[in-house]
Amino acid sequence: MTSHTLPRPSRPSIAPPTGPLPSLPVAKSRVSNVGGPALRQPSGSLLPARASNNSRAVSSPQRPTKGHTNSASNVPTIPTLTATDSTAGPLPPGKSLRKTVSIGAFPQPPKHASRLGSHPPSPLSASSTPNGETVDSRIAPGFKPPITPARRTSLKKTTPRVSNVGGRSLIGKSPLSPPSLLNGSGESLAVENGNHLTLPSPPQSRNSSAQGSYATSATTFEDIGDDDARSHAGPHAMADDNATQKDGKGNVLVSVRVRPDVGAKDSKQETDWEVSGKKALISYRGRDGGDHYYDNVFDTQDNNARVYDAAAKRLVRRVMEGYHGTVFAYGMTGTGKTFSMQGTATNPGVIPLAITDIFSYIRETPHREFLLRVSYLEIYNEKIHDLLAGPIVGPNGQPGAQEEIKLREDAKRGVYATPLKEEIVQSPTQLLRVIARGDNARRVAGTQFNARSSRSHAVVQIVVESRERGASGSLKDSKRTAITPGGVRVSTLSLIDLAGSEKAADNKERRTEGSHINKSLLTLGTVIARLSGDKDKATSDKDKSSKEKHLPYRDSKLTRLLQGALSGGSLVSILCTIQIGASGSIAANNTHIGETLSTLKFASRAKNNIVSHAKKAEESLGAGGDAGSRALLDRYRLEIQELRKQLEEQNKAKETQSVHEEQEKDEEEEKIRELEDRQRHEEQMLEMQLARTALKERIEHLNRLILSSKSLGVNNSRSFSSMSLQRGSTVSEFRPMSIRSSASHATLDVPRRGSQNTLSAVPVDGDEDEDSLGDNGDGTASQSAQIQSLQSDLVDKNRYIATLEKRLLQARRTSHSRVSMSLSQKVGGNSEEGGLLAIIAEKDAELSNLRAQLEDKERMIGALTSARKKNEAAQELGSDGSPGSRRTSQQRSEGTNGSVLSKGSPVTTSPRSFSLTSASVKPERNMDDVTRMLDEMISKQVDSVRTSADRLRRSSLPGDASASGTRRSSLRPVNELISETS
Ligand SMILES: Nc1ncnc2c1ncn2[C@@H]1O[C@H](COP(=O)(O)OP(=O)(O)OP(=O)(O)O)[C@@H](O)[C@H]1O
Repeated sequence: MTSHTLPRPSRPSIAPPTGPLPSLPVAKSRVSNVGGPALRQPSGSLLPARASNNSRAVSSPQRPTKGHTNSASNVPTIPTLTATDSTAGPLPPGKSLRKTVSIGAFPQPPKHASRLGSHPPSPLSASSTPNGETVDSRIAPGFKPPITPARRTSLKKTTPRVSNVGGRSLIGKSPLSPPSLLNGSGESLAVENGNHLTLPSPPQSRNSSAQGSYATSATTFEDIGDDDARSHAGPHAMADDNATQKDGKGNVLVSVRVRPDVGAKDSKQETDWEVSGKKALISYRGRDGGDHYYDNVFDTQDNNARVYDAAAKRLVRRVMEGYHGTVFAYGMTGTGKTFSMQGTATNPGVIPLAITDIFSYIRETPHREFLLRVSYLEIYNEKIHDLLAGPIVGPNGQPGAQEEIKLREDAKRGVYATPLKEEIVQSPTQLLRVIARGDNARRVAGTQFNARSSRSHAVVQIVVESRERGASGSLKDSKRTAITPGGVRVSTLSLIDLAGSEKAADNKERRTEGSHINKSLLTLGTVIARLSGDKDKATSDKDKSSKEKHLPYRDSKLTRLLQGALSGGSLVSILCTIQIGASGSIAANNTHIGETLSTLKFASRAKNNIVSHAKKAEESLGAGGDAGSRALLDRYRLEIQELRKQLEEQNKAKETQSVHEEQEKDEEEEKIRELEDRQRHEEQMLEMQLARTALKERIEHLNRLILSSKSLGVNNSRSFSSMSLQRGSTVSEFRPMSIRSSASHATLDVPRRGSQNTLSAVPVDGDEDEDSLGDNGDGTASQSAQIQSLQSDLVDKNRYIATLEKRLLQARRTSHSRVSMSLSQKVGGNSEEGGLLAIIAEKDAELSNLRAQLEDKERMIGALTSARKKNEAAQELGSDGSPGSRRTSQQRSEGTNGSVLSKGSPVTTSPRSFSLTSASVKPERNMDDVTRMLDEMISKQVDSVRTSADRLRRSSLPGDASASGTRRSSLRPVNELISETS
């Protein structure tokens, strides 16, 4: 015999778990040959073996992990296994390959994937990718795992075993036998020690039934990888292939597991039985006995990991690739169905191990994205219950009845239960937790054979949706382009723990349950038996419908639910559990044997009759159909797209809004600026207006003043002759005149009249009519009018002062606000502030000047009053008609004139030059002085106002040409005024 190096899927370094996963029991590391083709290598040929860290990590919150201790746990030491020499292999005989798993960890995607050089694709390593490529995802090229002593010590079994998956011995079989989806490519060759290889036999080599008949395990080929393998299989294999392709049976695995029974170990019953895992044979030598061959036979020594590897692992991977798969455990009550499916904390069963593999596959397949959802139902007394729905609370707080779950069928999904809660799961822990929750809700009760017997059929359904990631394939890119258009593939893994068949029940409830259980199991048996009857018939489409009619799927919920799997749409793995020998009465023993034989017959029928044409699920693009029928991944993709669109729209709206807000802000600022400008302009206009009004008033007043002086002079000159004129005139009738002309006129006119017409009462020119003042033409009237005028002048002055004060106040306020505004904006604002302060100071000075003038006026009024008194006294003296009185009159006239002049004199800026005793020429000069002084004063006023306005303009509009234009225009009235006054 030549030695072989078995290809072993290498589990690359196990990365630490992403989440806190509880540690889990370690499965025995082995390479199982699940129905794979026999592999025979030339002596010395080496195929890479699986890495020793081919570990299985299952995390379950309910199942504390206990790993098998192994000194070589962390060493990737996979022995090179030989198939020839039972003694000289690298593993000592009787040692099974065990290893310690890094608990809670999951395998990472392989770093290297290659074919095995010139070797044909190994059933162990060849794995069909979703794209149909055959890749070795586990073995690094040229990898030769060292064999370490530690590894050898980990081999446990003393009896060399061959797991004859497919019921065939490897001897004499080609290693390149055609693979099938489940047992064809033989991904997991079972190697229990170094002495034997467990390789799948060619289909025709297997023929087993309860009746001793021998059925052929056919093989179908669905993927390129398998086709590829087949092309290397030689003519014989190809011939087989042609036959089996038609048959399409290689997608069904039937395994039988024998439960250990310590109590009946040495009983006679046990000696009637022969269980050979190596031959995949169970023989019973008693009544109705015979040899029964299956795809796998697991003896009492085999643990759950071994069962999973051989019976379910490949199916699970196929489900991940897009096939539907169904695993169910069938057997008499208490024979280990639940034990096999669920397992224990230290010995996890098919369900937790499948979950581990599902997530391992996802990690190993970065080019696809997955979505997993799980549902869990039970069929109890022919009613379906949702095990994930949780307790239903009625309106009165009492537990309510669950909504009835019905089975429906559609072309896409086949038969399905609805309404059923489906939970989306993202981690093994989460998935295990969901299933554990369902387990707790499941109905169990004590029976004669099982203290905790499942009283219902329990169905875990894991729906796997997957889609190709972005075309670039790189993880980084695919993350970015996660939502690329592409078909979604939906496949379902159904893991079913059937209730146990039983013949005896000791109470009514159990009997009722039992009758339902038995009925459904009977229907299942009937369907499978009839499948056998149909298999020889031509299965044209016409016949197909008639065939479905007579297959009693609808007779029970169980068969209805399994319809898809049993009618060929799914890969199927059936695990039948039996127990050999049972302690108790002979009757019980006989019952037990009868049940066991019945189970074996069921298994044989299933193996022979069920034909699976399972195909990879089509990739649906999700565009058609109603939303409910679409794959969730599609729905999510659409939802994501929709949400993204909404987000983009919102972003756009936000951007537009912010632009609008900015515009509005700008507009608002512009408006504020305009408003400020307008306010400033109005302020200036007001100031100008005030200045103008004040000046006008001043001019009027001064006009009046001058005219009063003139009229005083006229009156004085006429004092001797005006008696006859009798012309009424009041101060208020004075016509406003040009200051200069009227002043000069008055200045020139009065003395002339005074000198030339001293005694003449005849007016010289018409002006006199206008200029004359006083009803009586006497000095008293004109003086009192003058006093009146001066008083009104005083009032004017006061008003003017008030106006100036108001302006001053405003100017101060404006300058304050401008200073505070410009302080923050401008450097060197101090000079401007200084300018404003200077204006204020100037205004103050102007004010005090005006006050001084006012005082002068008052003094003048006083002087005039005294002059009047003197006049009156003179009048009294002159009333006698004496020459003296004429002279006195003359003198009075002079005195009056003098008083006028003396009055005019204080109006000038120098009241100190005032003299009542001046000659008649003097008043003339004094009038000139008064006129000049008034001119000066007015021009000073005008200059002052102009300067103030200029300063204000400069201070309020620094560097703003357009605004300064506005200001300039606002100053125009002042200029006009200036020109007017000048
Ligand atoms: N292979 C095995 N190794 C060790 N113990 C086992 C094995 N199979 C079953 N058992 C034990 O036998 C008992 C019954 O097993 P289990 O409940 O799995 O039977 P079952 O077929 O599911 O029965 P039922 O149909 O009544 O639910 C359990 O205590 C279980 O631990």
